[in-house]
Amino acid sequence: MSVETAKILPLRDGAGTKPKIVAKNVQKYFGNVLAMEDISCTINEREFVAIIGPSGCGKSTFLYLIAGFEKASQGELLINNELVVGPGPDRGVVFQEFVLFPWLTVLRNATLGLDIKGVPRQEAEERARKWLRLTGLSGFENAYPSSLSGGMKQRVAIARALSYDPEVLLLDEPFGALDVQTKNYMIQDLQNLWVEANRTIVMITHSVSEAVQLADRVLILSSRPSRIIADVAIKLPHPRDLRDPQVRRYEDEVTALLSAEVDKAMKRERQTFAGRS
Ligand SMILES: Nc1ncnc2c1ncn2[C@@H]1O[C@H](COP(=O)(O)OP(=O)(O)OP(=O)(O)O)[C@@H](O)[C@H]1O
Repeated sequence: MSVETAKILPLRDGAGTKPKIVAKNVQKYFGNVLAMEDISCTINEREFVAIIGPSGCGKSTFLYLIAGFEKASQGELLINNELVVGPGPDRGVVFQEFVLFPWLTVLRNATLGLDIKGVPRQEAEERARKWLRLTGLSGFENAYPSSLSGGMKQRVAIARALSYDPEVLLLDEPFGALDVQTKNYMIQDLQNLWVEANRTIVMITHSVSEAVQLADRVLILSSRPSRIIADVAIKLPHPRDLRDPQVRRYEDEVTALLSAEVDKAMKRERQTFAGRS
């Protein structure tokens, strides 16, 4: 996003109190492997929630359950008080790998969901152009993905998800494939973009600093089979700077909670490995 765009954005008015996503005792098995033991939580409308946890604990599985790509083995997942039975236009998903079609221009990639939905060409382009502008891609509408940097490709993927006008934006490690510098720019951008988008956002991340910079709440998952072991509210205004001592205090708090869990997961893994050899 350009500096100019960032400046004119209004301040975010905070999360609402109406539940948007509700998980009730969600359990997930893959075959006979229990990936998720018992997840219950409520994510309110316009909240930005980050989900963090040891590797392989079930973060993506939880996101895919919300997206409707996976079905819960037990329990219920509700959006707007309705049971999730599959993917829907009310949810937009952005993956770690920039899923763009190389033979389509930036604009065509951004309008793809709208084209499938049957939105008239002109309206689809207007909607996509708005989000391309807000993600700093004005002037690149006719470029092809091969000519874009990783950060720009991810912006196209975010613009495409937002053009669809979803109520919920699901981000699966959106900065995972980016270099540190680009990632830092994207985090700043996302803080501003979120003000404009005013959507409920759920983001999976491995990075504590990303989580505390962006989220209203950080849900920390246990090692597999996952449970929520902590729900940390980050009560600081946006945009947040990692050098701010208050942000650092939250970073330390989440890191301490997560480290204990990662230690447990590592010990368990070593014991399993020792038992096999
Ligand atoms: N489709 C599947 N079939 C079988 N097992 C699966 C499937 N998807 C996930 N799993 C298993 O469920 C567990 C949770 O996986 P998931 O990818 O959700 O974890 P994660 O926390 O997102 O991992 P990472 O931090 O490495 O990205 C893992 O043990 C994984 O191997």
